[in-house]
Amino acid sequence: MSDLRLPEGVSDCSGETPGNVALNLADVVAGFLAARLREAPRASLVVSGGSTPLPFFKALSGKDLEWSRVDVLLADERWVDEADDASNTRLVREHLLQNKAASARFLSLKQPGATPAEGLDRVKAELADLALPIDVLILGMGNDGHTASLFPDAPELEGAMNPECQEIVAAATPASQPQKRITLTWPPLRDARFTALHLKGEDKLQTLARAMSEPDKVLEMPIRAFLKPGLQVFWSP
Ligand SMILES: O=C(O)[C@H](O)[C@@H](O)[C@H](O)[C@H](O)COP(=O)(O)O
Repeated sequence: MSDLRLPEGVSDCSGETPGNVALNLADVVAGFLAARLREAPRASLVVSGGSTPLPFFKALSGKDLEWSRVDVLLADERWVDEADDASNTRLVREHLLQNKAASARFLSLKQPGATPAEGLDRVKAELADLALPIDVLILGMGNDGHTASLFPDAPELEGAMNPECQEIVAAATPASQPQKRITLTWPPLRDARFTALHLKGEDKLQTLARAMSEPDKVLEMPIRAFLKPGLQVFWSP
């Protein structure tokens, strides 16, 4: 990761290429899920959308796990139908829930409702028997410092980032984004047993450096709230 010094306790799991990083991340995640399944009846995997995860999804989909005992869900979703190219649900169904991973249980953040706010109760019902804490969380990051759909310009951000927030999901309506969003809130994301930050490109490295420069201003760059001991950063050029 060039010469970027990560915060104390944050691991650098960078690689030479997006493909190598994806394969390594898939190995690490499969190992963690398998270990959890030896201790618990089910395991949970929360993934992010966007473009970075695709080779990781493909590599993970082929891993030999008891996928029928794995709950897969998104950390956030654009409030669009699956037919829409912007749908993260479609991305997960087409690239992760294939091959061996096809038997995983997918919990969808996109439920009927004209807006995320209207659909919130149905989403909460969908997540009602999701065992917390989350076992494995894969986060991405935008160059504005957002992660999941915790956007700096979302009016709902302060509530979703509140350590006392009792809701597992929240609507997000950042003016910077073309679609309304729904997102897991900070507390369930914060408490994940294993968190990986999956990044690609020099621009993301510069954004990470900017995030690290003022770690306490989390509402300006929500990714800052995750740069804590235990985080593993999987970056490639
Ligand atoms: O729905 C989304 O957009 C994602 O959940 C979001 O948080 C994503 O992880 C970042 O925007 C990075 O996206 P890229 O991988 O495309 O850079």
